[in-house]
Amino acid sequence: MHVHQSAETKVEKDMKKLVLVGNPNVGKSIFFNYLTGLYVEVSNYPGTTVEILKGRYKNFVVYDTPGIYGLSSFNDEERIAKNIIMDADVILNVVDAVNLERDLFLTLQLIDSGKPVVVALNMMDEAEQKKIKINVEKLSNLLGVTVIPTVAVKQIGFKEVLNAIEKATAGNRDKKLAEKISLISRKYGISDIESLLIIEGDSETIDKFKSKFDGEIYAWNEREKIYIERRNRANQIVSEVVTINTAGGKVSGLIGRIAIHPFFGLIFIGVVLYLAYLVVGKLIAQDLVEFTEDKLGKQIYEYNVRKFVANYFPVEVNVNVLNEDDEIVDSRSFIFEHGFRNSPDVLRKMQSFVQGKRVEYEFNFKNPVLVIFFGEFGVLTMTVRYLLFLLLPLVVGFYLMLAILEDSGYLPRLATFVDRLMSYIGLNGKAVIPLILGFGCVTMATITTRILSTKREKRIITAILQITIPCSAQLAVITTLLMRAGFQATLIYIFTMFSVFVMIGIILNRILPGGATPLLIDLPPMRIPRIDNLVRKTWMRTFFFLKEAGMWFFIGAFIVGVMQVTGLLDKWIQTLSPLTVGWLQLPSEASRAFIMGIVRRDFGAAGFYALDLTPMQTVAGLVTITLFVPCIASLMVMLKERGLFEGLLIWISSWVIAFTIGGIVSQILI
Ligand SMILES: Nc1nc2c(ncn2[C@@H]2O[C@H](COP(=O)(O)OP(=O)(O)OP(=O)(O)O)[C@@H](O)[C@H]2O)c(=O)[nH]1
Ligand SMILES: [Mg+2]
Repeated sequence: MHVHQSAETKVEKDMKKLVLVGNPNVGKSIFFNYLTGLYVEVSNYPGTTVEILKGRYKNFVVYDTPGIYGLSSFNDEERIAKNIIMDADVILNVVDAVNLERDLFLTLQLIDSGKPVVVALNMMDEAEQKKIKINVEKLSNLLGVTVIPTVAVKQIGFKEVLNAIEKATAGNRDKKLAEKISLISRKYGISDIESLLIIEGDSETIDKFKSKFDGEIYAWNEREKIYIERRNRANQIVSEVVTINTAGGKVSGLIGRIAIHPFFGLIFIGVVLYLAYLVVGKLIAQDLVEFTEDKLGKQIYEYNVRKFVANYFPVEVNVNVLNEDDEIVDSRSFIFEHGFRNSPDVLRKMQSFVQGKRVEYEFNFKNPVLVIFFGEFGVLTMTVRYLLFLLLPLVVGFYLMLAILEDSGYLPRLATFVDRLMSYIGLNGKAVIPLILGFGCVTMATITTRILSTKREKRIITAILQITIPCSAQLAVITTLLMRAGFQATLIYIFTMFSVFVMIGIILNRILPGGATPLLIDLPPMRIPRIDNLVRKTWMRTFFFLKEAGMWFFIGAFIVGVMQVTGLLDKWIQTLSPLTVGWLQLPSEASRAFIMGIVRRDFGAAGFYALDLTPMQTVAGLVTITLFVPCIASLMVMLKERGLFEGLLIWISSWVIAFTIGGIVSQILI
């Protein structure tokens, strides 16, 4: 998802177009990464790639496409993929050897289009494990194109694929169909693939040429007949080239079946959640973060940065003496009119005061610019601490866990398992995939809503995602704060968030016309995730997180800093105080968290980190900030995906819902 399509350059216009085409989840993106040296995401669920991605290989422009089952315009992925396939000079059709019968339909259709095709018969390792034998030579003869057995994850067969691409040829087309195609192509001067699509009744292509051909164009539609014949031919070919000695794939098969079993499936979810809690909630959020945030971030990083600045500039230092339980038992302040360097007397006094005591320093700089950069909320102090020492370890933990889920093949099974439940909120099980991805990054998940087939489903899930699902960075802070607030607080928080989630779903399901669509999803085999892919994916996502979040954090902190030194912050805090103090019953400083939260919710949640809240205040505050506006990046993506009106409507709803629900929770609890 991190390579984006850009406008075609002049040079590229003259280059040949190599398009990767195949059913979902067959390994196309691995081929793309290998050919172009770029990185696009690879996961074990159908619908990982949702847009066209572009790169280069030798004298080819290479395109990765979303997985499709056929060339038509039934849904977004197909429309997107079809448009680029129309322009292809060479097609590299990636086929799953284990599901040859399913995948050959598309292969035959591509061959019928008359384009040069190379077939990569991928997943040969799994076919072998399942004792599936394929006569590759015979398959190649029947199709009339080069077929190369490959194992993409091990780059087996890739050299041969590269060679074949250079020499790709058109294959054996269905004779009768080819005649009709050439008739239409010649008569109207359109391409073979356009003629094919017209004959197959593709609505988009028909709309495009309708005015030119009058009503005649509809008479050509033979979709049903062609599809049936092609299906039969695929089956015929498979019966000739494939022999199976059944059995095999025992353990992964068993786990796969447990995951969708009505009873054991539930236990399975429980186990997955508990493991996730142990790793992220306990190990990382409590133990690791305590060390990185407090020790590395506060005591080492921030202290040294401020001390360095204090060498040269006027500063007042408050020294708090702490007892074993970190409570303040004594405190004294030292004023350095000209910085540490030029006030050796005061420095000596301070040093002798702290001797042998457990202490904590507060630096109050006089210069407003220094306050903005090195003060309590400083751009170079607090922001860096939150980003690197609080969020980074947590985010890496979440991303890694998510990557394991994605690559194991569990997500499509979870989709099957929750299908019935999801229908109550007007969705089918597939919607669980963007939802789970939302716990990583709501922005990314909003793009993934494209794997849902109807606009209605996309609307519902986008609203739920943007309003109720906390992203990894935010979840990170929430987990840490809830661990502090205790078990009861955690339960109340989860219950409240879940209720809002269900309520939004039920309401939207009621008011939007239409209903849930049936679940159509292929269950890929369960696989042990590959370490190299896990590391690569986590690293790429972390890198983009730091880049994205970093920028907004610095901007946010700068704005808050300026507001602070100009006195605007205090005014704002006062103005908001009926809302925060009266209605939400939080300390007035909580307003600052909301201001930071407009920029990024996780930043806002982190703002609570510094406040001294009771467990129930924590719940009320966290509920409010979770439901509060999504981060600016995800707002942008939502506006792009859902349009200005719908996007803004969701955004504004999140304000209203956040303060209403947060207030209700607070009135009940506190
Ligand atoms: N065992 C095995 N796994 C493979 C092979 N090729 C791909 N995979 C796995 O198949 C899954 C799908 O790979 P992707 O490259 O994301 O597939 P894709 O065709 O781009 O999928 P979509 O973008 O969803 O259409 C990943 O979990 C890969 O690790 C192979 O040859 N052998
Ligand atoms: Mg892909």
